[in-house]
Amino acid sequence: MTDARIIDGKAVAASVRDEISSRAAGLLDAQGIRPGLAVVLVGEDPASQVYVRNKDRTAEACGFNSIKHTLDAATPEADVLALVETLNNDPAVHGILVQLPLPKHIDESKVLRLIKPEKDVDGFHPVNVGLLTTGERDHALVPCTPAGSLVLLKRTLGDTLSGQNAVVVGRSNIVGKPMASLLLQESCTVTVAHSRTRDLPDVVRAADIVVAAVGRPEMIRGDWIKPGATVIDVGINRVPAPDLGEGKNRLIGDVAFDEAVQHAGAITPVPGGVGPMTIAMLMANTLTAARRQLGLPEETPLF
Ligand SMILES: NC(=O)C1=CN([C@@H]2O[C@H](COP(=O)(O)OP(=O)(O)OC[C@H]3O[C@@H](n4cnc5c(N)ncnc54)[C@H](OP(=O)(O)O)[C@@H]3O)[C@@H](O)[C@H]2O)C=CC1
Ligand SMILES: Nc1nc(=O)c2c([nH]1)NC[C@@H]1CN(c3ccc(C(=O)N[C@@H](CCC(=O)O)C(=O)O)cc3)C=[N+]21
Repeated sequence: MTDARIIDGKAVAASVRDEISSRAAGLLDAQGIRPGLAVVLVGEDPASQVYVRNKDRTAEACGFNSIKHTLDAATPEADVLALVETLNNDPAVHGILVQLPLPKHIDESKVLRLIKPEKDVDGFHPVNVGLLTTGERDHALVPCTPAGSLVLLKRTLGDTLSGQNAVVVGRSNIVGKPMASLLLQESCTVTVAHSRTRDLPDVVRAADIVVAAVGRPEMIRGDWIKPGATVIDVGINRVPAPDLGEGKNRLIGDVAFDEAVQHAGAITPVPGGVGPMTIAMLMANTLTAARRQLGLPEETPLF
């Protein structure tokens, strides 16, 4: 079989960012307002610092105001809640993202529930989760990683998702569950697999579409992939790469890429697949949030 088509997440993300930049320029012209994104980082997890810097840079590049709040790892929960409340009440802030995971002494769901749903650009608030699962996606803010994954699927497969067997491996609130909701809404036949799933290889073998969000490097093997299937690898795993030099790391996905590429019809790489899309969709959500807060009409959805 010929090798799979490689889905270029970097290129699609660049086109989404261009579209959002031009829409933001339009908003600035018409209303004199820039979308405002506030990112809250508690603690000094190096991977989180990289993502947060990336979000900050991309927001600036799209013509947004970006405000970064970096708090000490030992910050009391009450102080984090107070910051969220301040951002909720700041009319220049249209989107709030609290980087996860939070330190253990902070109740994650308490923080997420406090974010105003209309500023919840991660789409993690129960109001947005509810809108997504009841099929009112167009009134919700949809989690960025699943939204970005769906954009890649639609750009790859066109309007042919209906009726396809989709298997989502992973059931987190951030990726697996919202991904399953989106695919169900697209009329896929959706299976959600997790650590208690029996015969996972056979479950995956039935899939026309595989979304891997497990957090286990290269767990999904090539011979699990149905010939011609589309594979979206959400996993971001930092593993030691002594071949690059002492103490060096590299990023790899949850799918054994070199094997899967020989079976799949199309596959996302890591890096350069879903990751850049996540950040692009965060910009899209922030612009959507800003327009809604200003009472402006919805623009054409990106997916
Ligand atoms: N590209 C991007 O933008 C993003 C990438 N990620 C990456 O995606 C991956 C998943 O993230 P996230 O959803 O937050 O992770 P979580 O750890 O929250 O969830 C992992 C899921 O995988 C399941 N799982 C674990 N081991 C197995 C196994 N052996 N077989 C089958 N299922 C298993 C777990 O099952 P159970 O529920 O039973 O424990 C769980 O549902 C990570 O690599 C993360 O870094 C995450 C967010 C954004
Ligand atoms: N509240 C919250 N929202 C999130 O969306 C969120 C979060 N917390 N916590 C952590 C995860 C992870 N995540 C990524 C974003 C971008 C890349 C990304 O840009 N990846 C690049 C590579 C980046 C690199 O080189 O490190 C790529 O895959 O090509 C990866 C992962 C968002 N997350």
